[in-house]
Amino acid sequence: MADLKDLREKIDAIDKEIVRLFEERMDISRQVAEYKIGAGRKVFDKEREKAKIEAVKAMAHNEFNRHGVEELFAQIMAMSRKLQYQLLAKNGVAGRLPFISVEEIEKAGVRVVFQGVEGAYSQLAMKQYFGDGISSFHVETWRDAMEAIAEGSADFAVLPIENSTAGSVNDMYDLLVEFENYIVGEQIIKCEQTLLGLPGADTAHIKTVYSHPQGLMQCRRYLEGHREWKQVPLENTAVAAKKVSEEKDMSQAAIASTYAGELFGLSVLAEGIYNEKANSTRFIIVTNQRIFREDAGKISICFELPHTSGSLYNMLSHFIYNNVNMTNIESRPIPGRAWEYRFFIDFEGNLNDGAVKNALRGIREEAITMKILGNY
Ligand SMILES: C=C(O[C@@H]1C=C(C(=O)O)C=C[C@H]1O)C(=O)O
Repeated sequence: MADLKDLREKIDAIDKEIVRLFEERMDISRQVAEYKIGAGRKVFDKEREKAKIEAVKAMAHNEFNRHGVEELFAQIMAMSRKLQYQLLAKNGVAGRLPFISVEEIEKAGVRVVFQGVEGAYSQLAMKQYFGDGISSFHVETWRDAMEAIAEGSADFAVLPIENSTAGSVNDMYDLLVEFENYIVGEQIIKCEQTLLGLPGADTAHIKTVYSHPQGLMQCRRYLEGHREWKQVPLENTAVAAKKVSEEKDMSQAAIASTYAGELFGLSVLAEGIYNEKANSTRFIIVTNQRIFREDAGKISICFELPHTSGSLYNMLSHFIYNNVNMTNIESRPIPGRAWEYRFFIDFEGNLNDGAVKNALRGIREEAITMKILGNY
């Protein structure tokens, strides 16, 4: 049997060769980048990479090695592309993004739309973000709010995107893809759900409780202690409070904010009924212009990927290579294409950062589609 020390010496010699060849290959890749800068060519050449993978696989002698060689060269070429993107950025051909930076998002005198009725958490978020010097109106659905800004009847919309207990507001992601509207800000609101009833009502006599499905979900543990209550989902927590106030039925209750309770003349029947103590909702501020605050520190994008193994891994490597810190990832099914997904990523940075531009350039070239949803 061969000696381990001898075997390792052989491996060391081979690795030295591999590193030498890797560096030689990367140097050629650098020259390819120079050519591409001159010729205005794209970095990523899908056909060439496909042919290359087939060619190197054919050189391997068994199935195990064919698979190994495929993975190895996919990585080598990904690194070769990243080097080229960096060189393009250095040469000032990183491309101009269709977003304009502004000092501040205009807040005074603007017109803002929110979904729901008076007393909705969205209204609270709006007040906290914009203050009182605005005019506002409300619409029935999130889609209506998106349409209002797309057509310009409102300057901004305030829409929920994520709740710390119930998770993401899925529909919002689909609407952000569908509409040419962009995120310019966010506002986090603590959702301190309370049980509201008519003045004089008592939990002992409640039969029905109304709220938004997320409101019911956020108070699931409390509601499990009252299984005899019928839970009725409505489009908004404030709609629930309004209904209880208007129908004047002592057996009805709503789960909504104290703010909605005050607005509709209801009494608090139980407080602190939500599952998590720090229950909050993140609202996004959306507009129809591609603008971002010059000190914005968070970017949201979405992309669709080819349905092949490793494609998400390769896409995410653009963040790692450019030292960009990812903070959130979500996936949503693509309508009409069963089992195919669109990915939504949040990461730290500003659209004026070189590293961010570089990562986005790589993703844009390699994904089927990519959309910048906003920098805020
Ligand atoms: C080096 C090139 O650029 C990219 C990298 C490749 C590689 O490293 O082999 C192949 C195709 C391109 O996606 C090239 O175009 O040849």
